[in-house]
Amino acid sequence: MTAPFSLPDGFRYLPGHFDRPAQAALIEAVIAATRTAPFWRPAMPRTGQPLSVMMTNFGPLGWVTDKAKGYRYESHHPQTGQAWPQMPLALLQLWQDFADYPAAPEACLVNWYAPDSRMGMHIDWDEAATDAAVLSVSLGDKARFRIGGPQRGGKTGSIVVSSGDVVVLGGAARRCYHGVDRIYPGTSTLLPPAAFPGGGRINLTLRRVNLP
Ligand SMILES: O=C(O)CCC(=O)C(=O)O
Ligand SMILES: [Fe+2]
Repeated sequence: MTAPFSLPDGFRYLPGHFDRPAQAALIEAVIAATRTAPFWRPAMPRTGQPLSVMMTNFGPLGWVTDKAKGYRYESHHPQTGQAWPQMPLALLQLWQDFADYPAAPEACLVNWYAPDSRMGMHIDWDEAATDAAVLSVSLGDKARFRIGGPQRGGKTGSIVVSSGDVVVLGGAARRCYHGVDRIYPGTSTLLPPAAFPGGGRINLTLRRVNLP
């Protein structure tokens, strides 16, 4: 018999942390941000294969990737050349409340998952501040979030995350593989179709990039 998967230390799940009005305010902030920082589809390093999700960012830094230069943080949008929009106060507050870190977050990656989008198992490695948690906010359709251990291919477990839920990847969990297996289309009415054709899910991840 194999042992059941046990969640890594530093993994926290806060279901329903943001109520519906707070979720709607965050989505409005994403929509406002896309006026100067439109969603774009980044490409994998070397192969140039497009990612399954569309992305944009809030904050002084944004996570980007392309064929030539690979994964990194940049202060400007790769297509418009404009600085990323400011992080919403509600996200700075979330960081204050749950990051347990003596400096502000520098980046908030915004992922837009279409109903058929996924995110392969990975560890977020591009931050020098490896001691800072990553805080993740789910908005829109439900998704199956998978978490494993520090080694690729190890045991994993999954939870279904819903709109308004927050996941904290701190401590050991910060260095654990995680990904999104699937989206459950049509399980939320939060995303306005005019701004998000086809619907789907928005995920926000708050990160400290540089050591304070
Ligand atoms: O969408 C999610 O819940 C996870 C996103 C993620 O792991 C990432 O952006 O690095
Ligand atoms: Fe991640």
